[in-house]
Amino acid sequence: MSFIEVKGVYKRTGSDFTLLPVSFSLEKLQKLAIAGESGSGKSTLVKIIAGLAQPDGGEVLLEGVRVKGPEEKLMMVTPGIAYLSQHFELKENYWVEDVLNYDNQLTEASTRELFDICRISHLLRRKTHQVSGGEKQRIALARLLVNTPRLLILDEPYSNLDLIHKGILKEVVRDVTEQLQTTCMLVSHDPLDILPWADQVIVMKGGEVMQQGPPITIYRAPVNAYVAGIFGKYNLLSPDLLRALGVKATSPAFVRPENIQLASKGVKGIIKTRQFMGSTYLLEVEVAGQVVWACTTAASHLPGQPVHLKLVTV
Ligand SMILES: Nc1ncnc2c1ncn2[C@@H]1O[C@H](COP(=O)(O)OP(=O)(O)OP(=O)(O)O)[C@@H](O)[C@H]1O
Repeated sequence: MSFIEVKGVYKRTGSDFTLLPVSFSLEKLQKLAIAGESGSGKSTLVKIIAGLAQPDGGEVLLEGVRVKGPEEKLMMVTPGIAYLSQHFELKENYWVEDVLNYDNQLTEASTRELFDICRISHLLRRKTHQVSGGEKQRIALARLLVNTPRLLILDEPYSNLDLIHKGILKEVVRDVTEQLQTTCMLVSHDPLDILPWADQVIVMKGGEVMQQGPPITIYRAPVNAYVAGIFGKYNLLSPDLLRALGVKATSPAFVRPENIQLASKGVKGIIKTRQFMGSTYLLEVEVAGQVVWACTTAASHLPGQPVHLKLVTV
């Protein structure tokens, strides 16, 4: 028996969207990220898993026990599952400490540990309107965690945060998983949230699971251009170009820009554009009428210059 089993859940929401049957399982402490464009059905799926939306069919089991939908229970909450939405609410003008201690069953020591993990111990003596958006979100998260959920679902938690608060929340999420032993699911659009964090990734489009697998497979071997594009720039190289780059190929293949680098000899091209990306430059290179995205760390390569390309594994 897996920790979570999602068995063929589907749902029609509105007149023109249907979440098609989704099935997967997740082991305890495995980290699952759900990615996909806006409107692809990510929230619909995680709300069904959280017991906050009623599926039209299929079922979700948490440690073998079926998660009831809202039409089957009196309270919205599902024991053992916490869901933090990007639209979370924290009542205005309350002491943070009071919000957190309401219905808190934890010991004093565990409470202190939780507040430290959530980086909110310094905020307890403030009112809820005297904290920033990022701090509010960590308070809302701690509020959910006082109920010691076994599964935490974070629905686009990073979407409204600046890089500093995003970094803090990422550390909090890591510590919640490791120190509180909470299994976590994350909904996000951003490859930088997903790739370094997840053990498993599900990519959705139009209510359908496009691909499911470990981040490295999804990133390096996407099943189609949509999945490739969700995780950043990509090349779809023709068999001819692949062969010129030294790869035996009979069909086109997806290759990331960092796998194509400049060399002293190899396939010839002309740099069309150059973008500074921070740690590298992204080059748009025209090769026999095709656009190829390549990477370099050298600042000396400028548009208009001829270059040679080689394929590398990174
Ligand atoms: N309660 C609802 N009633 C009617 N339609 C809904 C409802 N909830 C979602 N939808 C529709 O279902 C589709 C999927 O929405 P969902 O929120 O699951 O997508 P998403 O991938 O999470 O999008 P986003 O990234 O923008 O949050 C959308 O077309 C949305 O308009």
